[in-house]
Amino acid sequence: MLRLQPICPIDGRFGLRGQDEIPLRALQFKRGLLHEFRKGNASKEQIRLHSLVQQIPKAIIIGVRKGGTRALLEMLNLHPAVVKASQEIHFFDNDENYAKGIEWYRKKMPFSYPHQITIEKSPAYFITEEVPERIYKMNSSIKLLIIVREPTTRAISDYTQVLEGKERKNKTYYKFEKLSIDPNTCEVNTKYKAVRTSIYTKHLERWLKYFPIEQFHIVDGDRLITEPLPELQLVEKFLNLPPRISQYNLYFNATRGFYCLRFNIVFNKCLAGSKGRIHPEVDSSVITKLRKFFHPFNQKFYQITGRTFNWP
Ligand SMILES: Nc1ncnc2c1ncn2[C@@H]1O[C@H](COP(=O)(O)OS(=O)(=O)O)[C@@H](OP(=O)(O)O)[C@H]1O
Repeated sequence: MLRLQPICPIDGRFGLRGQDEIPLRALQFKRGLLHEFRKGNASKEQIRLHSLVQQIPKAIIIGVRKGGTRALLEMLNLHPAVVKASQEIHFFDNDENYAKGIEWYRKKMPFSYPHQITIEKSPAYFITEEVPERIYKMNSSIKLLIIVREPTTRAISDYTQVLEGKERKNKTYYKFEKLSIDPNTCEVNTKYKAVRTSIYTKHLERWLKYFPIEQFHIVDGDRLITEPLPELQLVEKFLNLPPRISQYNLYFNATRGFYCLRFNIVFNKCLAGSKGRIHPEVDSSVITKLRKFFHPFNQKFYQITGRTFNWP
């Protein structure tokens, strides 16, 4: 049987101020223990002794698709008191999964210490009609994170993902211009999902029937790309977490063109290549039309959330 050296929580949390060693060792220990458990080398008793439990999320990144949800989750996971569900669970937006019940959902969560908080992200939650009520029924005081990007850029990013999927299957696909503009009226095609998803205020209004605005935190996805730390510090505050993520944990990788994550001197990682795709060039008149279309919805969004963005 493997001999495991526990790393003890300090003041109910891991880590020493400004040091990344302890949180990392704690994480490594936790992962190592689970790995050994799966291999049959660690007993259930050891798991129990170290008080590891699978917890229902206390916060969920509900969207927006292509807003930077993965980057946000991975970056928050740098915090020693946060554990992430690695996969998108799609519990609340998928009827089949939802029918499996809350215990099924909990069992999908990673093991964590009781003082830690679990976070999951499923970007489809934001736009799926049934989700707010379902989440409310589970926990009416849950914290909800929404990461948004300039709506036209987000729509193009959304299109780019679908286009890449088609190309992978050697299929042709319409141009973004054709999908986003109705050829009969020459107006913005609001039936096109990539456009609809970017009307943030419409979706948020549905959520507000269940949750007060104070339970939401809006993350600026464009700023998370260029200057992630201040955005993460705002989230730490919203989640009532002590500030632990530092500039040390984030370094700019010029080859990737994005910030990557540093856990310690030996362990760092960038997001997968499917994040940060090159967008196709889009006709400037279409961009202008879309920006004009989104403008009043954006104004409403700023008004409701109390967070203003410099979107054109
Ligand atoms: N650090 C870092 N590294 C890589 N990518 C980053 C990062 N921060 C934000 N982003 C942006 O995240 C965009 C993908 O958003 P999502 O993760 O929400 O996509 S998804 O809905 O889960 O498919 C993705 O959008 P595209 O650039 O359009 O591909 C990225 O721009």
